[in-house]
Amino acid sequence: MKMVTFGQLPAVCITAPDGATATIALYGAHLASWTTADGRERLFMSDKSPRDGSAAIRGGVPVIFPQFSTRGTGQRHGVARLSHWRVADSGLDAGSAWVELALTHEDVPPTLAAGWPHAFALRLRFTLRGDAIDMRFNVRNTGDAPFDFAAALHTYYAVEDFTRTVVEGLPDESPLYFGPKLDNIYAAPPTLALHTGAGTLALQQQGFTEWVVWNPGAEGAAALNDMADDEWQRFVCIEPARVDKKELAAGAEWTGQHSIALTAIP
Ligand SMILES: O=P(O)(O)OC[C@H]1O[C@H](O)[C@H](O)[C@@H](O)[C@@H]1O
Repeated sequence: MKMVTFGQLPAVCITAPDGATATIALYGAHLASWTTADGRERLFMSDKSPRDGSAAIRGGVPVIFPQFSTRGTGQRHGVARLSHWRVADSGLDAGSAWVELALTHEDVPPTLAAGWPHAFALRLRFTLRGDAIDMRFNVRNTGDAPFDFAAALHTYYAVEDFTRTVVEGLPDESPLYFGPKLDNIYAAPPTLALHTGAGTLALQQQGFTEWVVWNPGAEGAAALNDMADDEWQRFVCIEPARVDKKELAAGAEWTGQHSIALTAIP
């Protein structure tokens, strides 16, 4: 593991034995880049994304916790993507490289913490193994009362050919092609296939309950000040999610896993 920067933000970079890399900004424990062994970037990052901690990063994998979008009275998409995490541990062996980041309620800026005043500990471990990356997200209730939370790993995939990008495996909508604005929530089959024009990715989740599929379309992108007008055709978001808040008892923990594996190169 080595310390690098993402814009003005401190970040860590891990490199797997096969040459795959992952760069994670400590701000948000935000996976900003994942390159497979062939050197190809697999995630989208907006050219106009903030990279100074003034606002959430636009692209990569924002960590959504403890609220999804505006489904609640708290911060939109929660506080995790707006807080500075710490590096807890890292490792390297013959087949994989990993790093784990941590955040507790004490690390959350007070103005954000006020909207959801609960004691928690988050751990997010990124593991590179072969042409795959695993994300293991663990939430622990460290307080003495139950709380409700939602979570998601809001993955922005880079696509080579937007009109030919297709997702297979979603209930009632398989195959799913992209075009106009899309913002759908699906009950989660554990595995999807995403064809990006630069390969096929197998997306897997465990512990979450839904897949959210989002692309803002031309009009939506134009309304976002952290996305260039033509960038909507460069990505699709497919997010393992626990959209609705569900209870976590005092002292209990929950784990959600997301794995992305490159299964075919064109
Ligand atoms: O603009 P953001 O706060 O990052 O949210 C981006 C998008 O996230 C999710 O995919 C939601 O389903 C969308 O409704 C939302 O527009």
